[in-house]
Amino acid sequence: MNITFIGGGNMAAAIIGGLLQQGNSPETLAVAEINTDRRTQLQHQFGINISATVADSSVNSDIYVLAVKPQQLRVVVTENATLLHNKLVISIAAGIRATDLSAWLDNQSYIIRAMPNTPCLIGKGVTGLYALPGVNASQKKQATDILGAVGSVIWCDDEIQLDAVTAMSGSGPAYVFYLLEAMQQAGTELGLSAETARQLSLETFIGASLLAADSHESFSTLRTRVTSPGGTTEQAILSLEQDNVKHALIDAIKAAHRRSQEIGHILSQS
Ligand SMILES: NC(=O)C1=CN([C@@H]2O[C@H](COP(=O)(O)OP(=O)(O)OC[C@H]3O[C@@H](n4cnc5c(N)ncnc54)[C@H](O)[C@@H]3O)[C@@H](O)[C@H]2O)C=CC1
Ligand SMILES: O=C(O)[C@@H]1CCC=N1
Repeated sequence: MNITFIGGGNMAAAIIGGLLQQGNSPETLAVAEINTDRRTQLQHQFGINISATVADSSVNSDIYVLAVKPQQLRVVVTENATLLHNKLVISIAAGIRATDLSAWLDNQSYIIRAMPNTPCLIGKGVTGLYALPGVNASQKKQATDILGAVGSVIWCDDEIQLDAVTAMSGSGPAYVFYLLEAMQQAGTELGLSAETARQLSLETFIGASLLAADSHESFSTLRTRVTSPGGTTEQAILSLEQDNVKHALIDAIKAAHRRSQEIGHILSQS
């Protein structure tokens, strides 16, 4: 199966890296990338087929992965409508609805919307997937294989859920990095070196995440186990509760969710 990526930025490179690591042959992969410097980088990094446009590509693909910014997607799709006709089209763009993509492609039914995240770069991503009803089982398996090359995949029954996936796991790595920044800063303010504070923050996140993944208990039960009555954690949690941090985080994810819906709405009208 030949796969062409349209847009060769961060996310495309992460998925291509995973596919190559899984043993896909470089000849089966192609990228259409508008930026000359980026094309040179991709050529050096992967040795796959690179062209400026899809029309210039020497590879005849069965599957196209749309990996440009949401604002660029409609133009890219309509410019390439003939080439994309009756091919499996997988879009990773935030917000853009599969139904709109289908409409831009003359009501084509083979459309899958995917929402990966940046840990795909190290094979630890998670991707939410949604397929239009016309997508068949073997095409769904192809999408599972492509995104499964860089992490785990979760299929959604309803496209509306993709906005929640975007707000949670698509944008989610940024929330984790934000918390890591705060922990590291606290460490340095308490007299640790930046390097030690970085290591303590990181290893605490990794250790706690692996512990939670290994456990059947709720996150709050695991938290309670750290929180000795009259101890140190209790004071930290009290301070977090007083500052309404949990609600601030929930509000933040809801803001990302609203933006995902908004992008879909605005770009549907434009
Ligand atoms: N960065 C992230 O964490 C995530 C991003 N996404 C989605 O993935 C998509 C790509 O995001 P990134 O890789 O981060 O962006 P990026 O900016 O790194 O990559 C986009 C690439 O598309 C190229 N491009 C623009 N117009 C083009 C055209 N007409 N033909 C060919 N190439 C063209 C650009 O030169 C650029 O290299 C976006 O739609 C975003 O919503 C999805 C999940 C996570
Ligand atoms: O911020 C964004 O719009 C993209 C989608 C999810 C992560 N990054």
